[in-house]
Amino acid sequence: MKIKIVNKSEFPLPAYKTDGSAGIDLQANISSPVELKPFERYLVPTGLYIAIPKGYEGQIRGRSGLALKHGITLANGIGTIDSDYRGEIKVILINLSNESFIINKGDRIAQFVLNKYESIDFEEVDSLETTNRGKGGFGHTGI
Ligand SMILES: O=c1ccn([C@H]2C[C@H](O)[C@@H](COP(=O)(O)OP(=O)(O)OP(=O)(O)O)O2)c(=O)[nH]1
Ligand SMILES: [Mg+2]
Repeated sequence: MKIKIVNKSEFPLPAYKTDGSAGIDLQANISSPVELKPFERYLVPTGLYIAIPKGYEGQIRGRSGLALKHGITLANGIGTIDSDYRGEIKVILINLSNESFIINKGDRIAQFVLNKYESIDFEEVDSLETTNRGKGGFGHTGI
């Protein structure tokens, strides 16, 4: 997969940390530290531009250690990187804690997972086939 890296003398080719890792860690490609105050958001550049093949998407996901220890997560839940996107991949971090968090240059702030997806071909109808569940949802089977 083609990738362009900004400032590549300081930022190596992203790589899986272990054989079975689903995600590749994304580093903060920033020149100086950024303070993320409680409940603030910050759009963190990764310096990465990736040409994802058609039929695939990139997912930006948080890192569990940062979420557990510092309340650092993604404001958009999971970021979606479209296969036709040619801009820089960025991470929308949010600090859900009561303490400031410092993002340093090179910190691994999120992870990137590649997924296949299906495109929907809608067929518009007036009613849908019935099922046992029907309209039941939102805990109707019990908690
Ligand atoms: O966490 C993210 C989410 C998105 N993007 C980039 C890649 C993606 O292909 C593009 C658009 O993302 P999305 O569709 O989630 O945003 P939108 O608000 O719907 O913008 P658009 O109207 O450009 O699709 O922004 C990122 O770099 N990081
Ligand atoms: Mg969109």
